[in-house]
Amino acid sequence: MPVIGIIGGSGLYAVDGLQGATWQAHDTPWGAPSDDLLHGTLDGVDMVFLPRHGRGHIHTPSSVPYRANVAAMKAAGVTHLVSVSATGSFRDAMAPGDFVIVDQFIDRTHLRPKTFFDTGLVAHVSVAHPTCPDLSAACVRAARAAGATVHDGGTYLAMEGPQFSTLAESRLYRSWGCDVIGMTNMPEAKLAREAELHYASVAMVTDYDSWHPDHGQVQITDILETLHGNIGRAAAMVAALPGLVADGPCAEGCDHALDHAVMTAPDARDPDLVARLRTIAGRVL
Ligand SMILES: CSC[C@H]1O[C@H](OP(=O)(O)O)[C@H](O)[C@@H]1O
Ligand SMILES: Nc1ncnc2[nH]cnc12
Repeated sequence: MPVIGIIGGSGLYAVDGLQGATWQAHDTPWGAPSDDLLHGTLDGVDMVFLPRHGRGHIHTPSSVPYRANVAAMKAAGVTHLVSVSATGSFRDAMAPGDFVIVDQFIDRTHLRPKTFFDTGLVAHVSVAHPTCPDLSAACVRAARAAGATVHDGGTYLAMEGPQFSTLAESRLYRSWGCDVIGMTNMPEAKLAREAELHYASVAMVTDYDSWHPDHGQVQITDILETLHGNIGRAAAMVAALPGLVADGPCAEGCDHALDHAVMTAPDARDPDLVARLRTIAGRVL
């Protein structure tokens, strides 16, 4: 059976309807996650929810403990991790209120640890295709079932923030072919791949960033208004996932991402680091 993890972004701080729901504290070798994890079941499938910024929105995009969040999900038995995020749009056709199931990223973040590995245990995983195609397809179906307008595929520009982009940056990212912009899906997606989790990203469009001649610059009040309008559809999408997520291997091989990835010779490995990485990489160590 799959275990579905949901990382809820801005505006999504809990999921309703989980049976036996309990908030439980977790700790990891990378510290505590953003908040306790909400454990429960939906339609007989185990689910674990984590508010990315913490309840009450405590963490900035740069201070979110991405490694602890992914490690806590992995330790909780999560196999399939779905990110839900607020994003700006670079496309007329991707309008506020729409959902984009992201399949590519450009990572412009620079203040965040990006790997579980370190001196004494080096590994290089591929992120050429950073999201799980099977889990993404399930998200497309779930979001459509929830009544959302869904775009299947899109490139997410991950910026450091917390300020929004300048007009010149917004135009540049648009010229690069990016579709949406946010501050949090990196390094989360890279870490999920290292942890051999199936990862999908559901981007809820909240604004047109600052490039659009017919729309003013992005304002948090407009974002919150769109988010509030979207929360019901996000919740309905989450509720539809248990019937659509299949267990087992996927077309991308997410659950075997560490095959052939570790470079460090067995006798040169740092034993403390090997012990810290047991939950993440124990399968290949
Ligand atoms: C509320 S607008 C800016 C904020 O919202 C997004 O967060 P998340 O990806 O967790 O939904 C964006 O990345 C910024 O962190
Ligand atoms: N325009 C934008 N830029 C970065 N993150 C966002 N989150 C929501 N809208 C955003």
